[in-house]
Amino acid sequence: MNELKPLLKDETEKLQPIIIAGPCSAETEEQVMATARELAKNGVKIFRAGIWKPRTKPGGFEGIGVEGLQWLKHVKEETGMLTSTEVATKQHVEAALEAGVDILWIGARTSANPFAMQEIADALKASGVDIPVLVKNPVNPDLELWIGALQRLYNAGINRLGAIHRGFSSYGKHLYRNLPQWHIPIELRRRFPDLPLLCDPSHIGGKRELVAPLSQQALDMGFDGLIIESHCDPDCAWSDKAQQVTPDVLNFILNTLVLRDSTVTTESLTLLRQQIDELDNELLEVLNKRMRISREIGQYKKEHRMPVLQIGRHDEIMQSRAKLAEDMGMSGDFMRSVLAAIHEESVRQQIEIFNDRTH
Ligand SMILES: C=C(O[C@@H]1C=C(C(=O)O)C=C[C@H]1O)C(=O)O
Repeated sequence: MNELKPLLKDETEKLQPIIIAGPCSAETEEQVMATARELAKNGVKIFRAGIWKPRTKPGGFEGIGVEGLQWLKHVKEETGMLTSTEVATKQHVEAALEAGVDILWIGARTSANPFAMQEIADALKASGVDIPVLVKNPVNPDLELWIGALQRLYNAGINRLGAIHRGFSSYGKHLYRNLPQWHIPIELRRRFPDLPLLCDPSHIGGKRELVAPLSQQALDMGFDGLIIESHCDPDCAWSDKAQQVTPDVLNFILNTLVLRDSTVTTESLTLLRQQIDELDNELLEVLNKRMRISREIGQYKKEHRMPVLQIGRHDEIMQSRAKLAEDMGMSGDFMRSVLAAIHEESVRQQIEIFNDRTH
């Protein structure tokens, strides 16, 4: 994917960040038009609405189907906004292109399925159109699968591509509906710096209150845009009501976001970065000292036929350090993951001592 073209051709490209907004699902022509009019009035240039909805369980609203495509046409004619929708099959692609939809996106359940991705890529190639396609991350945290989905489209001649980070499914209840696992989109950015990266705070958060902080976090990390669910009457939405905001609330959120300028020079950061370099060296020294002690402990355990793993000690360390970290204003989870990594290496080094016949 080394010859990507700009995602959008017209002047909307200059509007940084790229904002795509609209309801989770197109429900009725009235709901679509009412939402679109308000969004357009507030300056939104790209409208989204789901026409076909892949639902986790049967029985929910599965989308209005092709009928809704005419409403998108109407949105475009009346407001001048570009329109976008999700496609998951060859038939969806054909119907959306036929109706003049401007931007397509691939959902998280579809990007996780290479057969579906290939079918969509083939349908796009056969159509010969030059349309921007955004690919949401697969539901599972698999960067290679995400890249694979993008590559299938690129190989089919689609070079106006973008990626959407919508978080990753996990078992159990969490603050987020889908865990952000920011390191995954950040790694995608590192591997493909020219690939536009959008964030979908509605699906990550799953709650209205999380849309603003997640949007800001995404911009702070250099994302190029946001795709946000907005509905004229969110409490009555037929799908995802908890995470949709009214166009006015969306407007408020967008106006309070602090935009980051990635073109500013980093000279003033040099001194601060030197300090970070020094601190990282100190961290390495301290870690190395800790490992030396751990190897001594390993030697003792070997001589006294004790097992390497000492769960009680490990738990005590985790708890006390996580508490200390929290007292210092760091996240306890962060400290626990650092300690888990240190512990793994410490155990590995002790096992090395156990297996070393020369000691
Ligand atoms: C260092 C030890 O061995 C292991 C490694 C630990 C660590 O690195 O903190 C803690 C407990 C053990 O599972 C120990 O027993 O103290």
